[in-house]
Amino acid sequence: MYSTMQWLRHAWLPVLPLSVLIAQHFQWFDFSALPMPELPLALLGSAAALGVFFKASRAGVAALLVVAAYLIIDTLQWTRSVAETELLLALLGFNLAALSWTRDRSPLSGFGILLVGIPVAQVVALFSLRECCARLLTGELLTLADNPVTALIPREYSAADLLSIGAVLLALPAWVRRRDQTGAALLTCVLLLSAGAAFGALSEALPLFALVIGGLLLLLAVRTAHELAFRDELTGIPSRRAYSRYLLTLGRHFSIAVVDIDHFKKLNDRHGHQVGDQALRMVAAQIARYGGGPAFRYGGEEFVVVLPGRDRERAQRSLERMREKIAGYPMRLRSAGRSRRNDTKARSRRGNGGGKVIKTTVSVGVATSGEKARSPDDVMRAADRALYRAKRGGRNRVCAV
Ligand SMILES: Nc1nc2c(ncn2[C@@H]2O[C@H](COP(=O)(O)OP(=O)(O)OP(=O)(O)O)[C@@H](O)[C@H]2O)c(=O)[nH]1
Repeated sequence: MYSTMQWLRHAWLPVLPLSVLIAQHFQWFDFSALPMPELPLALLGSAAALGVFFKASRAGVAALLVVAAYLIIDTLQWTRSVAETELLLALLGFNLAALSWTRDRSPLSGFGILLVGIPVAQVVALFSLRECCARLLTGELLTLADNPVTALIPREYSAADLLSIGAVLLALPAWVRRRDQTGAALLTCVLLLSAGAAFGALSEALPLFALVIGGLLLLLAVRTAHELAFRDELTGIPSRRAYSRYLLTLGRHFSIAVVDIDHFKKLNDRHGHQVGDQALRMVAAQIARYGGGPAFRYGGEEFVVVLPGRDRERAQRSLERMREKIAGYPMRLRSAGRSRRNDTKARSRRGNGGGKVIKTTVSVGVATSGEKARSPDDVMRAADRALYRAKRGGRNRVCAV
């Protein structure tokens, strides 16, 4: 189930361009005063470069495509009419939507080159055909039937309008299916281009749109780099490096809990590493949800929860609740026995896990800052000692010092 917090993690993507456009509209800040021709290109170029560094083909190629469209329309002025400009921008929106269905690879791989090659071929075809098929490419394709709804739409559909609608219809399910940040950013870009085209503002305000999309893609690239550095890949929660950074922000009063999965080696041996990974993801999600403070994967099957400003009793209460939630969570195995062993026993286990339900428990040691332990390191050492007691005391329990 996709939690509200995960949805909110993407909320900054549409909010960012919207706030720029609102600021421009109400003239709170005049973006036309910025060094316009260079700034969008600088943002887009940086986003493309980061996309290459971080093997993020979707953000990198998207930035390159917007750069190309911007150069063709604004710098080189190759398009001869507003209709041609609109068609090129609609094609850009459609390509961004198609990009959101692909997976991230290196933009310098064969796949990345193909992703750039297809739009290049489209542009070459567009410019080669414009002499003979201008009306077909940019002209009216379909006149809307006369009814109250279509009366609100002031003009007939053109190829650009159809492409814009198609782009939104293509990008939306890609994001709903994957619900990832890059998909959300590409959908935002597509919506921006389509809305700009629908209000007839896109071709005149192209530098502003390029600036907003450039800023969005650059932030996406920086965010991707940040996630790579500070998020644990397997569980999706912040990593040990994020924990070290977080400690720098701590005040004087805090509790630290060390959470360790019980008999995890046995679980791995019995059901295979894939099931072990599934258990790690489940436990991480429960700790992040019920731990009562920021949760981090410290390493292996060990997690840390920091409870800033809490006294020991309150910390213990929320950790006790978290422990109960984990112990009661029925984990349905997706596939069992992916162990590397290939004997008959191991082979017979493979594929038998689907549907089987197992439960796992955690032991927790918690310590609070005070006279004896002032620094996070001291508190962590005390929490480790408490964890040792919890393990020795029979596991599946919370011990405090
Ligand atoms: N599947 C999987 N296993 C991991 C990962 N990281 C560490 N492990 C395994 O975690 C196990 C840790 O086992 P131990 O430290 O012996 O602890 P334990 O079996 O949980 O025993 P107790 O802590 O005493 O209850 C080892 O078998 C590691 O291989 C991981 O990312 N995925």
